[in-house]
Amino acid sequence: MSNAWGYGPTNGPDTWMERFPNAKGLRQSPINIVTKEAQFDPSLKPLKVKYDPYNSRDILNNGQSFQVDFVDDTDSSTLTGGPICGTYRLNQFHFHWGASDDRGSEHNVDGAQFPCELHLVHWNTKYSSFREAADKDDGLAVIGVFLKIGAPNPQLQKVLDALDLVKTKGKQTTFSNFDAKTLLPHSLDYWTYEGSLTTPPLLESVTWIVLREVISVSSVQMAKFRSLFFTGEGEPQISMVDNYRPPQLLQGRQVRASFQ
Ligand SMILES: N=Nc1ccc(S(N)(=O)=O)cc1
Ligand SMILES: [Zn+2]
Repeated sequence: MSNAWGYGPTNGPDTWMERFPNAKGLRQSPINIVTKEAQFDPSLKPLKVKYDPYNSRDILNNGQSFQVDFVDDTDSSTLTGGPICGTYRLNQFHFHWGASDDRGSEHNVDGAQFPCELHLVHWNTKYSSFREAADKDDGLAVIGVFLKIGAPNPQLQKVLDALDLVKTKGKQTTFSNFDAKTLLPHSLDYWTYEGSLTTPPLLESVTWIVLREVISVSSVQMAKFRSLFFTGEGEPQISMVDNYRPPQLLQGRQVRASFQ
């Protein structure tokens, strides 16, 4: 079995540059967002999110996280406005989380980590597919949402209830009629910067849109995330935790804010 990339002591983020040279690139993600250095840009438009629950298709344990996949063959679930030009289609959403509530998010805010971070992944319809868009400078747009320990999140619970069916790598199950918009906070104020995928191949093709407002998650719900496994059925179990890349160098990039 090849030493596939992962988050363990021998295949984690510090080793990725060995096989994925993008790791040393100049627009890598995630980053630490220093709020006082994020400049308000009055030219930034409001985010326009239009998600159709009919497009949700399945939930998959891909061995690094779990993701909810969407049918993206029409413009029925899209992101427009904000810092992007044109129309981007929702392809999937997934999460990153820690082994304990003190860590887990990929982006940091003023040096602080959250226990979990949601990524809603969209691709630019000027290209024909996610795959074609994935290595273009303007190919992808990812909305990042921080989860903070508090009240149980009933919308998130619908996703967590499906995890019992995808405990191990490669497991997949139908997940229909889910409205991803119910995972977003009330305010769509955001920080934005040009970055990359946070997992190999670390392609520098992402316009990051990180929301300022958090959504809640309870500690019990966080334990549900941690009940998944990186490993496949019948293999020695390794809990799926700490599946986050630490912040990368800003390399002179400007982080803009949509709010004052
Ligand atoms: N291969 N597809 C990917 C999609 C999104 C991300 S992330 N974590 O940057 O949103 C990583 C990989
Ligand atoms: Zn992600």
